[in-house]
Amino acid sequence: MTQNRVRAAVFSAGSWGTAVGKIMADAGTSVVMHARRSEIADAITTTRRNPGYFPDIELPHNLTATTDPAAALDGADFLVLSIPAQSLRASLAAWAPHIGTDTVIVSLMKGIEVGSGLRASQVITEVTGIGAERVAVLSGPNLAREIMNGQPAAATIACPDQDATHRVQQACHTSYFRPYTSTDVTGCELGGAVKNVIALAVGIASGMGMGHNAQAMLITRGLAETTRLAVAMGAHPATLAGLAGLGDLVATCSSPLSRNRTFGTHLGQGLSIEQATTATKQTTEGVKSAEAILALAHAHRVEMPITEVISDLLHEKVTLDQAAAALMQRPPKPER
Ligand SMILES: NC(=O)c1ccc[n+]([C@@H]2O[C@H](COP(=O)([O-])OP(=O)(O)OC[C@H]3O[C@@H](n4cnc5c(N)ncnc54)[C@H](O)[C@@H]3O)[C@@H](O)[C@H]2O)c1
Ligand SMILES: O=P(O)(O)OC[C@H](O)CO
Repeated sequence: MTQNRVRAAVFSAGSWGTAVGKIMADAGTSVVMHARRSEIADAITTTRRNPGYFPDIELPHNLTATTDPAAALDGADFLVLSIPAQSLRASLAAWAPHIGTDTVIVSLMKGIEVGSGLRASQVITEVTGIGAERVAVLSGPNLAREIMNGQPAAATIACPDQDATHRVQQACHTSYFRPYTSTDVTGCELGGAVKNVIALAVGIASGMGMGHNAQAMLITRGLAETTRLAVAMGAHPATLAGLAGLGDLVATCSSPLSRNRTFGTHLGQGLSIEQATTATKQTTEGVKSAEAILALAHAHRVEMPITEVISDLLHEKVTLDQAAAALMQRPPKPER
C-alpha cells in the first residue's frame, strides 16, 4: 500500500463506517474515524481494533479515531457519513461548522428521511448548504462483515461532478474493493433504500416458511417496483439493473448477514416489532424508510404493492397472513 496524502474523516465508527474506513486506509488514504463513545475511539487508536463491531479484525496503521468532530474534520478531503438516515439531519447540523470549504461529502446511507421524503444526499445539501457537486453517494452489495474479512466486493459511486467521483473512487480502490462511477445519484440512493424494504419482505416470507420461489418472486417484483419509483423520480433504469440496484437487492435479500432480512425473518417467525428490534440491535433502515418510500410512491403516482404491504405490517394494520394474501390476490396483469 502507498500513502496518497489524501485524508478522510469517517463519521461514525459503526459497522459500515468501520468497514469503509478500513477500505480507504487500505487504499492509502489517511483515515480519522469519529466515534461517539470515547472507549471506542481510544480502542481504535491504541489497539487498532473496534471492540463494538469487529473485535477480531486488525485495522490499518493509518486509521485512528477521535470523539472530537473538529479534530476529525481538520484538513479532510472527504467527509464520509455512515449513521442512521433518520439521525442524519440533527447530527450533521452539529458537525457542519467544521466541514472545510473543499471537502467532498460521501454518503453511505441507505434510507429516506421520514416526513420530508428526502434522500440522504438531499438532506446533506439542505443542512450544510454545500452544492450537489460536492456530495457523492456510495452504494452496492456491501455486507460489512464480508468486506472486513477481505472478501471481494464492488460498489457504485455517484456524483454530478465527475472529478469528485474519480477522487472518491481512487481513495477507496483496493485489491478487494472495486468502485465504479456514475452520475445517477437518485438511482443509486433509491436502489439502496428500497432494497431494504424488499429484504424485510423476503425475510418475512422465509420466516413464515415460504420457499425460494416466493423469495425470488419478491426479489423480482421488488426490483420492478423499485425501478418504477426511481425512473419516475428521474433515475436511469440501467442504474437499477446495476450494483446499486439488482446487485444490492440480491445480496441483501439472500444473506443472513443482512439486518433487514434478519429483522423480517424474526417478524415472519412471529416476533413483535419490539422483539425484532431488540434481537437485531444494529441499524435496520427499511423499518423506518418503508413509510417514507410509500409516501414518495403516492406523490409520484407509482404502484409499490410490496412496499405498501410491508408498511402496513410495520404499522400493525395487517397480520402476516393478510399481508401475504394481499399480494397474491391482486388482480392479474401483464408482467410489465
Ligand atoms: N452494515 C452494512 O453492511 C452496511 C452496508 C452498506 C450500507 N450500510 C448503511 O450504512 C448506514 C449505517 O449503517 P451501519 O451498518 O454502520 O449501522 P450501525 O448500527 O452498525 O452503526 C451506526 C453508527 O451510527 C452511530 N449513530 C447512531 N445514532 C446516531 C446519532 N443519532 N447520531 C450520530 N451517530 C449515530 C452509532 O454510534 C454507530 O457508530 C445505514 O444507512 C446502512 O443502511 C450499511
Ligand atoms: O444489513 P443490511 O440489511 O442493512 O444491509 C447491508 C448492506 O446495505 C448490504 O449491501
